[in-house]
Amino acid sequence: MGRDHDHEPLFVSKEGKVRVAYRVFSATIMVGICLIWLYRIVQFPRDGEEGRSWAWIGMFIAELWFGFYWIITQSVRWNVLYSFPFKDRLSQRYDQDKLPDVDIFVCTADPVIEPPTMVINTILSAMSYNYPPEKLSVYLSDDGGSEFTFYALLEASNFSKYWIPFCKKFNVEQRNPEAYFAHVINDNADLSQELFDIKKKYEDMKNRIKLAVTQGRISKEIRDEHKGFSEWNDEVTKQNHQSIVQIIIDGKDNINAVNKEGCQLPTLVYMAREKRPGWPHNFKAGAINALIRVSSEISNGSIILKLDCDMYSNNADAIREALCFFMDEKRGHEFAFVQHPHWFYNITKNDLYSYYNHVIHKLELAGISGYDAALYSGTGCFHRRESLSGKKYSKDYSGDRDIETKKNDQRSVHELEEASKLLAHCSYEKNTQWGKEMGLVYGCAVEDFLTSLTIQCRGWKSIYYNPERNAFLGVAPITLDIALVQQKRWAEGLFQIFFSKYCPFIYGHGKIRLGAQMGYCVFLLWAPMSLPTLYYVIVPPLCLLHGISLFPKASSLWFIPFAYVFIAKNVYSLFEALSCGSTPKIWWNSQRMLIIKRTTAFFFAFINVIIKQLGLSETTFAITSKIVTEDVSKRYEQEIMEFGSSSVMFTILGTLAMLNLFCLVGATLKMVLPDFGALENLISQVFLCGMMVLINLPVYEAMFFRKDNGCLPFSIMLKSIVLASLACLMMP
Ligand SMILES: O=c1ccn([C@@H]2O[C@H](COP(=O)(O)OP(=O)(O)O[C@H]3O[C@H](CO)[C@@H](O)[C@H](O)[C@H]3O)[C@@H](O)[C@H]2O)c(=O)[nH]1
Ligand SMILES: [Mn+2]
Repeated sequence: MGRDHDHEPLFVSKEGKVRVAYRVFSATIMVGICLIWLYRIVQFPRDGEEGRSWAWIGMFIAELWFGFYWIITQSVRWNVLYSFPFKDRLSQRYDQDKLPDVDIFVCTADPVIEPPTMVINTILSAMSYNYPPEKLSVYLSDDGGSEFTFYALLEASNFSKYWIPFCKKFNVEQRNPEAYFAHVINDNADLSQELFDIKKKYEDMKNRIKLAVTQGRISKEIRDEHKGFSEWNDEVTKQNHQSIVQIIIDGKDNINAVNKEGCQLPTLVYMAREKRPGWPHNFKAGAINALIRVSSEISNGSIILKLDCDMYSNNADAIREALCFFMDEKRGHEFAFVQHPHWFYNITKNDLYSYYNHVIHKLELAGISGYDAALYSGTGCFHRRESLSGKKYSKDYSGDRDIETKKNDQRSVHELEEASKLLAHCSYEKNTQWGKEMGLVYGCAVEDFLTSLTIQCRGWKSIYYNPERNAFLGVAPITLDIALVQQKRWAEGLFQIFFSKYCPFIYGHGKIRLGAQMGYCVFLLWAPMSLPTLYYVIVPPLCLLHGISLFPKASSLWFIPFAYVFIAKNVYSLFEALSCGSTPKIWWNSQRMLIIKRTTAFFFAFINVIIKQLGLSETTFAITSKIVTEDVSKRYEQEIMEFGSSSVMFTILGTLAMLNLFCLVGATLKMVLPDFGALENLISQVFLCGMMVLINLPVYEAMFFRKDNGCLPFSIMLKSIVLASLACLMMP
């Protein structure tokens, strides 16, 4: 490991390109914002304008709020840093046997909405990394406690004996079989026969799993083949079962754990932690903590990769790249984790629901990394095991010397399984630091951000890495309903952190940099941003309808800051999106989603946090569904927004859309009346209202013109019209 002659770092970090120009530009916006605030103060409505002055105060509060949030969002644009590893240097400097053991955790929670075939595709992609298999262990945590998932994993372990050598022989880039077979172009004569064979094996396996699932039982022949099935008897349910740990492939076994070419296979373990009624299981965080303990017994890899069951590995070299950060001689020991962005493979061309959010993933998250405080976001993240054990970072620390390798462990598979089961008992964590100081932190639906903050406050640094070839790809929701439920859970969990003792400004004070504290708040404050947004899409249109002006006249000098801030901010936002790889259409969709999210999901999240603060409800976790019907996915391909359900969120959405339409049309008609406010006074409101109408075009379409199953239900249309009309009439 020629330390002395290798001075070249294993990674470099580079500043974002337009830093200085951006700082100047953002200063001009700040001036504009201050002038807007000043306008609200000096131009306060005179006495006798009762209704107008209340609306005015609201505008002022909303603008203060928008302004402060804008200041917060500057933190992640101020200091953008991109990092690049050199995996060839790593290979030159470290022999195979000097590389650390790596444990990969995959978690699943429900065999119906997270189909076993999808889960094992993720597992197979993780098993076939370009990494010494004897140093690799893959763990599946099954919170669904399902024998179908277990069966699928057994099938995957068999299939891996063919799949891994196939991938390595043909240097397959895409190691998720489903994705590979869907896209493979066969231009290699050598490949033909083997491709045919392996594809057939895969299809057969898939059919066997499908058959078992549709029959709703595992046949006797299959059950007899593996002793593991004996764990499932009539009493086992998802919420009530003993702990199950099965080492399906024991990587230390050089005789049985080999693929068809005689090469070693990685270790493969199935775990369903014990669940008992009355014992909180702490959702994903609980599952990961159980895995941390179980894996420490079996393989104890010093690096842990965490994956959701729907997020597969898309780059066989990702482990080596991540190691460049951890093993860099100068700075590597400082890093607790390396987070990759969440990219998705099922995004349509114009990213209808704004999941492939380029600005968040290419800019904002890299922006926080600029303060050495990249956010851990649950999946696609490599962790240093030590940083999850509650240990504080200290300057003297110089790598994972203390991690005990399990290579020479002489215990049998059975002994290991029995020892591990104890660690997965639901009472194991009682009176321990698990969920507080150790492992992932409990009590929040976004355990990832919270854990990330606590790790950084213990002195560790973290890094964000977005490689050219995406390292991981997941599944994004494909209906608005599912998307909004997910966004609500996030916004709620995030805001809950802000409200708790973990508020970054307090908890992080003196421990992480101010930029990082603000960077966290860009996300933690999603939920309260719903209030000024709702105000802005309700009050100015209503005032417009009644001829009440809330903005300066177009001919006034005060008009300039408003126009400047609005135009400059939006033009810049478009420019930013384009420079991150978006198209104008994607940007437009993202603006629509932003309004939709803020006025519905984030608003409910806000309300829920307040209710929780009052002690009226507890943390829940609605698992995001990963399945849809053919009908729905066809519309998704065509980028037709999917409503279809009568969620209250849609009532709000519909009401706001109708309200803006009524106000715009009403005001336009009234413009001809002599005593109505002049267009010059109302131009800003006409513009705002017009923008809302444009943004909401798909909503009107779903309400009035579409006949498919994804349209807005009649009841929602009715409620929206009634509510919007009432609002228009109620205002004096
Ligand atoms: O009780 C539970 C609930 C969930 N999960 C697993 O957690 C993962 C994430 O759940 P999902 O329903 O897909 O939530 P998402 O909103 O897609 O998850 C995002 O947001 C979470 C925080 O809210 C992060 O933990 C995730 O990594 C991130 O992908 C999935 O693999 C689930 O199987 C469990 O293991 N046990
Ligand atoms: Mn998910």
